[in-house]
Order: sequence, then structure tokens, then C-alpha cells
Amino acid sequence: MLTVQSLELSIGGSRILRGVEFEVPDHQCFCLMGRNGVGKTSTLRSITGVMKPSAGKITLDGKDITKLSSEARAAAGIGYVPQGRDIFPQLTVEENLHIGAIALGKKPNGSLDRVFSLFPILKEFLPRKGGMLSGGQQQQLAIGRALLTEPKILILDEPTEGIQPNIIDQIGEAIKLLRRGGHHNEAALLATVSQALKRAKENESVLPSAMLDEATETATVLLKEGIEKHPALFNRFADCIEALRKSQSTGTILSDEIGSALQQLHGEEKISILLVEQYLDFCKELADSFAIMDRGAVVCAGTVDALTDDVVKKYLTV
Ligand SMILES: Nc1ncnc2c1ncn2[C@@H]1O[C@H](COP(=O)(O)OP(=O)(O)OP(=O)(O)O)[C@@H](O)[C@H]1O
Repeated sequence: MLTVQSLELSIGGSRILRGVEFEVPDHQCFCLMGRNGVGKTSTLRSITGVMKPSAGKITLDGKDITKLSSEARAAAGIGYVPQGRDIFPQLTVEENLHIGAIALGKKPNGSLDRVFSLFPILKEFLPRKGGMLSGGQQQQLAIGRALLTEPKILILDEPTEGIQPNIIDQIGEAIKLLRRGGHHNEAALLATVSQALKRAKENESVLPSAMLDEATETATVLLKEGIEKHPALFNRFADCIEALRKSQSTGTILSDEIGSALQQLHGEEKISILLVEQYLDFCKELADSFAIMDRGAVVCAGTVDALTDDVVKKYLTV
């Protein structure tokens, strides 16, 4: 969990942040909102260590990171995608991708597949210069670069700004998957599991048939409607499959195929998201919880269902 307590920041004698407080719970998407100039970017910069607050405390998973350098915060698990993206235009996409992880002394190879699965265009454009990419592609590149540092929390400053709708959708989908550790290829993996279950039903008399039926029905619902909509059902499905696998003798149909599909479905790290965003519908779709800032302080916060029209009118409408 990231916690921000009583953050104070002054620039040139002006108080920019006045006791900013909020928490980003693990594996949630938290939206920090507010009108222009209220201090959102300054808050993010204070968390990443680009700006030095005069008072307050920032912790990540209980560790006080307030006095750490930006590099040490990145190494501790803070991934940052700044407003404007900061792509190096003369470096290739591949060099841009690797530069953050290399600066931290990490080998970026581990997370490359995940980045390419979320943003396939990056793989295609690896040798291109960063400056030749569209704004949306640069945003994907900046997110990819941050992901290669293997962050616990990904901090995004207005990722939809000036970007075409289809790429906004891709970024939204990526945020959903990152938050819950989902796999981009879930439909195909679920289809593999479904087919294996069907074959098991036809061929394996030893497996408990009621459990097979439940797993098959659940897989069908998840395939049709998506895991995103039914996280609890997915957990029950995974438990059911594990129970089925345990109840069978080795070398039978369920073992290898389902084992590897399930491992992939479960296999990604869950990443918390701290999102500064002005695009309200994007926030409403993605956020679990939110805080709204005004004049350097948080003035309203809650779970996303508290982000009502009245709240929007009072704090966000210009
Ligand atoms: N480097 C700086 N020097 C002077 N003033 C600054 C600096 N950075 C920010 N400010 C001021 O601090 C206030 C908060 O700015 P900040 O960028 O954090 O707001 P914001 O909520 O992110 O706004 P926006 O949505 O427009 O980016 C603004 O009044 C801004 O002019």
C-alpha cells in the first residue's frame, strides 16, 4: 500500500500542497482528480522524489520512502509515467523501453512479454525512433518502460491527454489487467481449459462429475462475459480446477494442459495504479477509489460509487 500523509510543498514562497493525505490500497486503481492547477502533478512529483516536500510522510508497503532519492524510490517499486511521457525521440523504441530498467541495474527481459502482450505495436516498432511514434504509441511506450522496472505501483499522470480513442481503450484495458494480474490472452486460455474439461468429461470416469460440470459451466460464463466482470467466480473456478487436478492420478488429461493455462491466467504480478486523470468516464470505469484535490489539499475521497454527479458538479466542473 502507498500512503501519503500531511504532505506540504512550497515553490517560490507559494504553498502548493497543504497537508495532502490519501492511501492507495494494494491492487486497486486509485484516481487523483481535481481541476487544473490544484496540485495533482506536484503530489505525484513529491511521491516520485522529483519534488522535495517540506513536511509529510510517504510510505510504500510500510517502508518510509520520504527521504529516498528518485532512483531509490523506483528501485523500491514506484513506477512513474509523467505527463508528456518523456520519450527520448532519438533513441529507438527498444532503447527507450530498456533505459529505465537498466538505470536501476535490472534485467528487463522478465517483463518484456507482458509489455508486448499489452501493447503489441511496441514489438512491431522496436527499431523505430521514439520520436516517430504517435502520441498514443509514445504513451504506450512510456507505460512499457515503467513496467520493465517491475513496479509495485504504477503512477500515471493524465495518460489519455491528447490521445485517440482506440488507444485510450487499450490503455484502459491494460490498467485493468495490471491491477488484477490478469493475462491479455485470457479468452484463449479459458477456451483451452474448457476444451480440456470437455475431453475429461468424455474420457475420465474417475473425476467427480459434479465438480467437472461446475468447472465447465463457470468457464463458459467467464468466457462469455470476461473475468473482469466476475473476479469472485474466477477464484471459485480456479479453486475448482485445483481440486479436480488434485483428485486425479498423474498423466491424465487435466494435468499438463490445464496446469499451464491456469498458471498463465494466474501468473502475472498484480500492480496498484495511481492515476491522475481529467477524463471523468475513464476514471469512473477504472477506479476502485478516488480523491479530489482543491487548492493543494484533498477535499473529497471515497470509493468510486461516491463519485456522484453532485460531487462532480461541486469539485470538478469548471
Ligand atoms: N515548478 C513550478 N514553479 C512554480 N509554480 C509551480 C511549479 N510547478 C507547479 N506550480 C504551481 O503549482 C500549482 C499546482 O500545479 P500542478 O501542476 O501540481 O497542478 P495540477 O493539478 O497537476 O494541474 P494540471 O492539471 O494543470 O497539470 C499551480 O498553481 C502551478 O502553477
